[in-house]
Amino acid sequence: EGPIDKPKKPEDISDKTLPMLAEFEWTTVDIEDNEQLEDVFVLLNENYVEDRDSEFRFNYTKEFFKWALKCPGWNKDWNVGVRVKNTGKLIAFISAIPVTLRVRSNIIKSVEINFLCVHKQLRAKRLAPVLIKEITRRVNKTDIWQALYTGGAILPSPIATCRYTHRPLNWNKLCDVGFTALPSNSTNAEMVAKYTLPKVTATPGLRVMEEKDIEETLRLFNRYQERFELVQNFTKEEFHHWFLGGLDSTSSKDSNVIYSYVIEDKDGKITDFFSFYSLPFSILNHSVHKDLGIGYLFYYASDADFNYAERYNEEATSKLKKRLDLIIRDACILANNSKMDVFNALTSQDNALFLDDLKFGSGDGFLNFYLFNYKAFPIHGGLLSNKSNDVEKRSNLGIVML
Ligand SMILES: Cc1c(C(=O)c2nccn2C)oc2cccc(OCCCNCc3cccnc3)c12
Repeated sequence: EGPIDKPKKPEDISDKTLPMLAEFEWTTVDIEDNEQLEDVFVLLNENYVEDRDSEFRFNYTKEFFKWALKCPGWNKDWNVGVRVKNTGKLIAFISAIPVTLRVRSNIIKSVEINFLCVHKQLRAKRLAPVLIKEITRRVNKTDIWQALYTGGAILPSPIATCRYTHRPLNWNKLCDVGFTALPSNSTNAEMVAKYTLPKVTATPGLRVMEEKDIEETLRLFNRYQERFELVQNFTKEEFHHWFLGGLDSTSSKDSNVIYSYVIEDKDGKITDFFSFYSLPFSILNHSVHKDLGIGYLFYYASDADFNYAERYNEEATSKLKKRLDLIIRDACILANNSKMDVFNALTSQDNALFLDDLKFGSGDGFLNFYLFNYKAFPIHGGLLSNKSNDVEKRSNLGIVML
C-alpha cells in the first residue's frame, strides 16, 4: 500500500494552465464573489448529476457551496472553471478542498475532489479529463499528491463501494413524484402508517450541538472512528466548520445546511452525537412538486461499545445497535420536522446495524470511492459480497463525502 507515482516536487510541475479549446478559457472562480457563486449554482443546478431516469437533479444551494468549499485551509485556486471567451458564460467547474486522510495506519495529506460538472451541451468535447488534469496540476503545485473522489460510474478499482439507502419520511409525496411506488400487496394508508414518525424525539439528553461541545465531541468522534480503515481526521477548526457551519454566522448556520446534535447524559458527559445535511433535489417537470427535501446522514459517534475490550463481541455490537437505533431514529424525526421528504444514508460506517430496523430501503444506486495515486487494499463498504439484497454487513469505511 502506498503512492503509485514516483515522488515528485512542486518545482517539477508546470506553472502554466493546460491547453484549452480555442473558444474557451480557464478561470479561477472567486466563490466569495456572489455573482461568481451564482454562476456555479446555475451551472450545477442545470447540468449536474441526475438520477438514472432524469427525473431529479441535485439542487445544491449557494449556502451549501459556501459550507462545502470554504472549509479551513481552502485554496481559492482550487475552484477551477471554464468560461466561453466571448460571453464569459461558465460552462464547466471542478473543485478541491484539503483533507487529512487516514488509510489504515497511514496519514495522508490529500484533497477531496467534488462538483465536477460540464455543461450538458458540451459533453462530447472531452473536457472532464482536462479539468481533472488541471486541478491535479494546481494541487500538486502545493505539494499534495493524493486525492479522494466519488462517482456513480464504474472507473478502475474503487477503494470502497457503498449502496444508496433511503428512509421515506413523506411517503405520499415520494409516491406522487415517482421516487417510490405503491407495492402491489399494500394500500396507500398502510404505507403511510409504516413510515409515520412521532413529532418528538425519544433520546434523553438530546440537544442541538453548540460551540462548547466541540472539543469533547471531537474526542468522542476520534475514539469512535478508530476502527475504520478510511477516515478523515478533523482538526478542531475543521470539526467546528463541518458541524457548526464555521465561524462566520452568515453561512450555513443560519440557512440550515448542516444539522448537528449531541446526547448529554445526566452527568453532563457527551455520550453520542449525530449530524445530517440538507441537499434537495429539483424535481424535473412535475406539475405540483418542484423540490424534494432530502436529509443525508453525515457523521455520528457513540460510546456505547467503548467499555468492551473486544469491540466486535456480540454484546458490544448489540449495545451499539440499540443506541444507534434510538439516536438515528431521532435523526429521522428531526429531518422530518425540518420538512425533508426522505432521509438518505449509505451502507458505510456502522449503518448496517440500523438500516433495516429504521426502515431504510436499499436504493438502486451505488457510490464508489476512489483514491488517486494511492494503492490500497479494498475497504469493506458494507455490501455483502454475494450481491444479495439482504442485510448488509458492518463496513470499515468511516468517511462520508458530500
Ligand atoms: C445521491 C443519492 C441518492 C439519490 O440519487 C436519490 N435520493 C433520493 C432520490 N434519489 C434519486 O440516494 C442516496 C442515498 C445515499 C447517499 C447518496 O449520495 C451520497 C452523496 C453523493 N454525492 C454526490 C454524488 C452523487 C453521484 C455521483 N457522485 C457524487 C444518495
